[in-house]
Amino acid sequence: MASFPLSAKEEIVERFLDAAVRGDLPQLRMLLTHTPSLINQTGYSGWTALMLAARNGHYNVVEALLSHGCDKLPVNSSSQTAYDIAKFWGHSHISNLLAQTDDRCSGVLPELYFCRETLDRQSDKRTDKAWLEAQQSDPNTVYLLFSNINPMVSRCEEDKSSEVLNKLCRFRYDGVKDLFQKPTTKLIFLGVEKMNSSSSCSQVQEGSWEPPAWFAIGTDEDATELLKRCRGKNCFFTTFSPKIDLLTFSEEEAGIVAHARAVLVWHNRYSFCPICGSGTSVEEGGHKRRCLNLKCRSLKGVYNTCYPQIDPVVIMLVVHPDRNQCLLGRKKSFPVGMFSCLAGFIEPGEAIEDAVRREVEEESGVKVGLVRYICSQPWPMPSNLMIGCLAIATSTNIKVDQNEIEEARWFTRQQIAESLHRGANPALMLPPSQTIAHQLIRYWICKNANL
Ligand SMILES: NC(=O)C1=CN([C@@H]2O[C@H](COP(=O)(O)OP(=O)(O)OC[C@H]3O[C@@H](n4cnc5c(N)ncnc54)[C@H](OP(=O)(O)O)[C@@H]3O)[C@@H](O)[C@H]2O)C=CC1
Ligand SMILES: [Mg+2]
Ligand SMILES: [Mg+2]
Ligand SMILES: [Mg+2]
Ligand SMILES: [Zn+2]
Repeated sequence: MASFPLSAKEEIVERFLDAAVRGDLPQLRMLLTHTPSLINQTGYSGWTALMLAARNGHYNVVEALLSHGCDKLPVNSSSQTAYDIAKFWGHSHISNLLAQTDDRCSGVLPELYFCRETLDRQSDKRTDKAWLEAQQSDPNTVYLLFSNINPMVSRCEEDKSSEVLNKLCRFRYDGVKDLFQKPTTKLIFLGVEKMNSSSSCSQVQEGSWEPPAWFAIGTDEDATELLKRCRGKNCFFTTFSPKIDLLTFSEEEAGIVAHARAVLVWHNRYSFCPICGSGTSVEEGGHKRRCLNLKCRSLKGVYNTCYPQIDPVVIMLVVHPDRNQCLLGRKKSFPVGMFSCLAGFIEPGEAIEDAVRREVEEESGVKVGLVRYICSQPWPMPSNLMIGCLAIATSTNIKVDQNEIEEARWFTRQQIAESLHRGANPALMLPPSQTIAHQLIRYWICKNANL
């Protein structure tokens, strides 16, 4: 067979992978310093440097690659991760390292979508009426507009390849002040900007920099009228397809949307006092509703009806007793071929672990023993807190509750790894990376269920 000369790029990738095979740490470090993008490059049969170092028992190379943020998830053409390879070849010190490194730093568990706290909430300022009023008319204050609970956005035109499609429309006081006259308008204080590199340096040094405050405005004004405020810009309101629209913001804006939308949903649903039915006044920067009936019980003691409601939901990846398969289910409403983690609302008086066991048994008939909390995600559709767990099954027979899900199945690690790594696959489509369901599945593949 004729051999063709390697391109400059192929040559450097080959040198890098060869250094991983030989355990030549100085050479590997030198190449990485000059070309950091080498870190996850693949060579023959999809092998990465991490896999090659794991195969050959080079602990220090594996350690160095992980400290440079190397991705542990990729699988080679035999659907093996670096962890599988280390385990197969008996390098238990390396497989332990691959399973044990800190989840967040090693990229196994990234910051979840909707979780970034872009603004400093400054909750103590919610009761400072004078301060809030001063912020409202401040020319630097930022306002976001919601038609009921749907944010006004503009399409990102700059970068067509980016997943970020929507950008929140930002207004100044003059552009929205007329809306404050309407009694149905809700004004939510979201917080103030955190100091970052774009904050004016000279003002920060002088100590005169006042971080701009951000507010969300929820209004029932006609949407077409509201859009006229953007004067010809390509703006629109996200529709009632929140699962699509709300997953296309930047990480920074997604966290703001999660906060604002959940509070506005609560205002929309709790206009009157749930205890006595009287009218309520909105207080504390939109984070409290106080009953106007002075005799109402909600004014004494602890009353959660006065504060925004959050619904805790358990979401779990159930792992087969053989540790090599996991249980996924599909609702009728899912796109063809899509399977996800089982999930369910926590019931009153129920612990997280018991809710996991109950929901899994109700929906799939599978019994669960050990439950381990992994991570959580606010899910503003409308105002859930998703509590993500891994759970070990103690039985394997599936009997689906057709009212809740259409089908549940055990999938092998290989099937899952292929779907995660190679993308959409008609046989098994996993939920998008913004969801906690996706991240729990990814976590299991990387950690190999070392609970
Ligand atoms: N971020 C993610 O990765 C994922 C998020 N989710 C979210 O998790 C949530 C719960 O999952 P799901 O499987 O539907 O939950 P469940 O399995 O608990 O089933 C939901 C049904 O239970 C009833 N129900 C019981 N208690 C409540 C309650 N407190 N609030 C609302 N309904 C209740 C409702 O029945 P009825 O309608 O008959 O009244 C509802 O349709 C959903 O909002 C879903 O969007 C789910 C999977 C992935
Ligand atoms: Mg259920
Ligand atoms: Mg469910
Ligand atoms: Mg339920
Ligand atoms: Zn009341």
